Amino acid sequence: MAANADPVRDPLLLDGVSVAVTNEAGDLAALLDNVDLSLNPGEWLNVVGVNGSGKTTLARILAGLYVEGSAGSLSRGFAGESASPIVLQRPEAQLFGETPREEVLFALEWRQVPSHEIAGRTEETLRMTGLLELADVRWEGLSGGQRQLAAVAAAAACSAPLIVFDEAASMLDETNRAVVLGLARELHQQGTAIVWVTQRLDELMPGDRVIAMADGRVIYDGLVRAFFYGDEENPDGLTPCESCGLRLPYMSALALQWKRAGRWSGLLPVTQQEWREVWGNAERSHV
Ligand SMILES: Nc1ncnc2c1ncn2[C@@H]1O[C@H](COP(=O)(O)OP(=O)(O)OP(=O)(O)O)[C@@H](O)[C@H]1O
Repeated sequence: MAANADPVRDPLLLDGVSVAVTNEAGDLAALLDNVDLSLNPGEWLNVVGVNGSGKTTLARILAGLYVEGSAGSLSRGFAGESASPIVLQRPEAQLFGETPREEVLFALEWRQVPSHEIAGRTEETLRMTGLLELADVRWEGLSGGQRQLAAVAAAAACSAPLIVFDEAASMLDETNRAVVLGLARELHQQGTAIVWVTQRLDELMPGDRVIAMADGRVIYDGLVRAFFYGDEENPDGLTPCESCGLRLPYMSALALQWKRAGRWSGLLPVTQQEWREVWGNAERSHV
């Protein structure tokens, strides 16, 4: 290692990472195919792609979990040598304790947080995730959304430099989805790097980085607005999102349709706020 190297600032790097497994027919199948990727400290990275494109396999590699059949080079950089917390789609698949408080306690103990810090950090994390009043309720007395919040709390408790959310909001109703996404955004604001795997493109923010997976390869790596709309000067070409076989959120698809039909020349919207502006302008000009 160079004398001035600082692992806390180094990116997490994947260089030519592939994952091959033998499928039921006895053939070799590539779950990941020669993936190069760099993730910086504190970055927010969305991972999208159709079913079976390799998102979960990539998420597990990024989290530092063992993945059978993997080859290539992985350098964990700022994320450190131990595995990063990962929040899965179904909380049942990852809860160890009997209550939210136990879940957070276990997470802190497992990460070897000094014992004199554990009570305070547990309290703080339960408060941040809105679980303080439910801290000692057993799982059977909590909703799916509340259990998922407990999984997020356990992931957040340890102040890890990277947290991976693998479709963590996909089983939740709109209210709980917004809460989980909001918590992830809050952790990101506090400096945590976040990998957010999702099939819901309306969860993406215009300035976010997004990678799109297809057949185990990264086929797009860039900003969300360009992913949705491609070259806005040439709206008739397939956008990267369309090329990946993903459907734009309804409002964005409508705006693109208007642009292609020559009925709209302004900014193509990504956020609700931008959409409200488009809608207001459209009404004023009777689109
Ligand atoms: N251990 C395994 N052995 C064989 N095939 C596997 C294994 N793990 C995953 N697969 C297959 O590899 C492909 C990629 O899986 P992966 O879960 O990474 O994709 P995904 O994009 O996350 O899919 P989804 O959106 O459906 O969760 C899928 O077709 C999956 O069925």
